[in-house]
Amino acid sequence: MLLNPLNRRHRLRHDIPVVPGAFPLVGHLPAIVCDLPRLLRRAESTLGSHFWLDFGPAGHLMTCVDPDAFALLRHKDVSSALIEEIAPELLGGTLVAQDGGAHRQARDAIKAAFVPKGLTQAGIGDLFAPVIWARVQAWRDRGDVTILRETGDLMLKLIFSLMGIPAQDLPGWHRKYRQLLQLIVAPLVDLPGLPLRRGRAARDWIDAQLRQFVRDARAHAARTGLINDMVSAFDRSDDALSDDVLVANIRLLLLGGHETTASTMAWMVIELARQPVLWDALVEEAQRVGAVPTRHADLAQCPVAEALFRETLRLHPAVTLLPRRALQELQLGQRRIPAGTHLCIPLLHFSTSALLHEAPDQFRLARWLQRTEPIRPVDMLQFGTGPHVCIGYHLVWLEMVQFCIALALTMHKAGVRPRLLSDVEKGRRYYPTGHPSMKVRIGFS
Ligand code: HEM
Repeated sequence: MLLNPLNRRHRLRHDIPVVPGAFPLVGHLPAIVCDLPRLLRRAESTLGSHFWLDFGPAGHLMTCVDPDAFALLRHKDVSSALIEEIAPELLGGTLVAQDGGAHRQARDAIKAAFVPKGLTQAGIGDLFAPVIWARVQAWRDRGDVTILRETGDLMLKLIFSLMGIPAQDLPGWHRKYRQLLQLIVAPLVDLPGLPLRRGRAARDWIDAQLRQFVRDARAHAARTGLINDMVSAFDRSDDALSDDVLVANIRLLLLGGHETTASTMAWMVIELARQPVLWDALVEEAQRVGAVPTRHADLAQCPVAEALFRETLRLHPAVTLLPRRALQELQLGQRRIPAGTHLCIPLLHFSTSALLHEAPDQFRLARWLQRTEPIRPVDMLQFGTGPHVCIGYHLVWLEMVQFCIALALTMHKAGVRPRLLSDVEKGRRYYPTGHPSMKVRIGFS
């Protein structure tokens, strides 16, 4: 594991152990980025359920692997403002980093478009289906693809069409977003060619484009698309929100709707390629339904595709950690946590915890197909919970099922199936988002 062998000293902060092995400046980030599951397991087995991790420029976060920590996301004395301090350039002024009334005001301007009714009324399923068909047919014709690059471009195209933005230079946007994400882990050294400088330039480029989209939306108010709805909702609200806030939240939606979903979709294809029984079950379902569903009400006809989406995300959560700050002293498991403590809630750990799942490391569609009770917050913890629970959950569900069915119908008709052409363990990442290596290739033969 990428830990500093010279740092073995046992240290305590507020009576809670600090994980040894931090490097100067970057702390435990190399191990967090490349080997988070092992780092968390090792820390739990040697130090117990509460320990400090050093996030380099973002400082120390008290990490708790006791499943009780998940409830902190609903706790009234826990704040999201720490997110803005960790990534001011990327997430400053966005709703994900706000609490209380300010958060509600911004969320209310957006959320209606993302619930099943809003998605159906706006015809999002009909908008997405042809884009997804075209992409999987291109994969069939090409015979093999670099999967994360492809799903990244596809997701960007979908989110752009949802927002009502003309889709130009998608690979360029994809590149800018990857550079932007680096702002979360970039050391605070602002020199040409280094991640901080590149990330800031990417953010300025993205914001300039978004400002233009907002101006266009105001000039052509009759157009449809989420940006138009957001601009009208923001302009209508009593406490008018500034364009900076609007642009920051559009940037958040594009980012939230792109990186995470691209990673989940890529993992889904990887799992289908390495487990032929999954592919066979999906093909059988796709042939039975015969067409890509376009409305939420139709998703119930695709339980295998839904189970694939849920189980892929359980084993490969795209958002692995959530930062928070304790506003008051809190009880967490067996410990009192002082007010002001910076907290890390390790979604990834709970997602594969034996306390919450039977045989947690096994990919089992049956855990979803055979369940009789409704989905609980803990079953979709990869989307968070509480006031900040992911706005995009229903959208992701729709697009993942559409994608699975389109892929299975297209490839089966051509007499081919996905095959893994690379080592997937090499180069996978866990932070700032979890994703497979950019180099993983999938063949269709
Ligand atoms: C597999 C895909 C996705 C995953 C795993 C995911 C995960 C999450 C998580 C864990 C949070 C909670 C953050 C927190 O509590 O601090 C969140 C929030 C959010 N997500 Fe997603 N997300 C996904 C897709 C999307 C999509 C498609 C969109 C929109 C197009 C989106 C938009 C948002 C927004 C706006 C928030 C902030 C909500 C708030 O603060 O009230 N996400 N997401």
